[in-house]
Amino acid sequence: MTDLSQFIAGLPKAELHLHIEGSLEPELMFELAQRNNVAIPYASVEEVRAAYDFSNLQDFLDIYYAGADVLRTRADFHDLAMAYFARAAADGVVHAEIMFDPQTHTDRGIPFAEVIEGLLSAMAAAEAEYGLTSQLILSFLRHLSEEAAFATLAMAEPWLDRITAVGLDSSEVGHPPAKFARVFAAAREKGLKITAHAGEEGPPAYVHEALDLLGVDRIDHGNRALEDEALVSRLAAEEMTLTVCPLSNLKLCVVNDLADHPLDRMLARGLKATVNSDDPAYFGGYVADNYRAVAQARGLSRADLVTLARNSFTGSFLPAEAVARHVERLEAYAAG
Ligand SMILES: Nc1ncnc2[nH]cnc12
Ligand SMILES: [Zn+2]
Repeated sequence: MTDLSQFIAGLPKAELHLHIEGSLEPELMFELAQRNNVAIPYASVEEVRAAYDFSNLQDFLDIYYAGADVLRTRADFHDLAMAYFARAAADGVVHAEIMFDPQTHTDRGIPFAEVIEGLLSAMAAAEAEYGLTSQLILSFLRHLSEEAAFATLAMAEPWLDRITAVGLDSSEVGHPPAKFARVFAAAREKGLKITAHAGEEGPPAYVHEALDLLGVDRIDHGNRALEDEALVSRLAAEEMTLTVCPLSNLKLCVVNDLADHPLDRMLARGLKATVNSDDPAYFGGYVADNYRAVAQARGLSRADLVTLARNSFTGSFLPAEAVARHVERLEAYAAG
């Protein structure tokens, strides 16, 4: 390992943009297919990996939703999340805010309780085993209706004390934040934090809507905000955290080359950017790989990497005392 690679692995960091279903590695997909007697359209792990060649978000989503079909029981969700936490801990992640897509499962007849109880038991186990804390973000699928999102929020009612935030993901273009303004207002009323994917493929107007109509506490991706100068100034002034995902951006053709990735321009414009893995099993790397790839492609300094890690704590949904504790440890690490 190079010095920089080692520095990145040891850098204490939070991961704020991770779809737990997107951490399903092909090996586990095969294991769960066998365990649950589910047919999958691949003959080998190599064949699965070869299928992960996407030209846009929808290409990926079609394969990602199909892959999730092997997840059937509480034990499956537990094993899925534990595999992620082990990788994250090895990457220096000390806190993770993980998204899950209940509708991907409840629409297949998997009870909400099976999904969330499996995830919650893994979260407790990860804290015991690795000292890694985590929080849950319930994400609504934006290609489905407002009514379906309301039904999902209602299903979550018995677990609301164990859910930190709601999010908005899936096919962005054609499904603007405005479609879900009332659901997010209801979620906020229930004390939940708010995040939403915006400006990944969708226009800057969707980022404006996420701010104005959803009242987001942070923005997932936000790349296309850079096309709107006034919006950039507003995001900077509001110290809005952006959960940026470099390898995802490359695999989904949001950028053509990592050498063109806007991460350092975001920092230079005063934006609170963070680095995250999104769907690491599909995009070729976990969070430290994302730091490494973008650091190399854009020539980031150690100071930039520390800023990104600091932003991951200040942009988290942790209470202020916990943020201060994490930042203090980070500064001590940075000082060597
Ligand atoms: N990058 C992404 N954008 C939108 N929806 C997603 N679901 C999982 N990953 C996603
Ligand atoms: Zn995402």
